[in-house]
Amino acid sequence: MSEHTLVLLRHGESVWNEKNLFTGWVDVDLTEKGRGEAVRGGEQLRDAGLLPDVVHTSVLRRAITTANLALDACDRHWVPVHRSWCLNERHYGALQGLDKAATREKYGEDQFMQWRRSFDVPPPPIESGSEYDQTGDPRYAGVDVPATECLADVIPRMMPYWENELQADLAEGRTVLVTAHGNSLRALVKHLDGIGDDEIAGLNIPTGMPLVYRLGEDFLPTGPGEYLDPDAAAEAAAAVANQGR
Ligand SMILES: O=C(O)[C@@H](CO)OP(=O)(O)O
Repeated sequence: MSEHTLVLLRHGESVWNEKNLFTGWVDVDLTEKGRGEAVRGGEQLRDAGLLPDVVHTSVLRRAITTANLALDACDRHWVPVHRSWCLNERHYGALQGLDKAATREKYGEDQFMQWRRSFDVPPPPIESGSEYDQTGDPRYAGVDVPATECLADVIPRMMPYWENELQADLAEGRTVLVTAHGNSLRALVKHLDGIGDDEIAGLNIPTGMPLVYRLGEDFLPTGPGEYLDPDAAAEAAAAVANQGR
């Protein structure tokens, strides 16, 4: 029997998604299309009767704004909010700010896809003090800001947050909304769906589409995660997979 309800929501399209640039920890805004996606995500939650009691976001603007717009659309703008860098996108190292198609062209398909989707191959580290380095940003005071991250590096920050913060809210009977990023959510979905290190390369999370998990007492899913609009989600996930082509 399902005990807990968890909703995962990747932010809406960002300005750098639109431009096809590697983003990572760079704090870019949503596009108008992305704002519309966030509103639609909230309307879908409202229509499905899945009203969040609490929201957790990363500390990046695209996730924060998406949460605000989605919660406003389902009249839940007033729920408690928690923010953590642990939900941030993976740090994309020296690739942050680079064009995806040009990177693929320069380094070839295999290297490009290893950096994008392999479990344990991190992109080259960002140079300290360079334009898109986040060291010194006050929101990361006390945080050991990474110079790059592969998906395997996201898990040790995501899993404690899942076990200590998200499960604590779920245990209180709250419907929990997590508004985060393509790759930080891939780390959580990998755990929830028990996806292997090799198979995870095939998982792509679309922007602005609520993904709902019903969890048992043990905080494991009682069935697969379900998008509220599965056809649109499958199409949008395929578009994410094809970025850079
Ligand atoms: O650039 C990024 O930060 C991510 C998400 O937008 O891209 P990708 O899907 O290539 O991992």
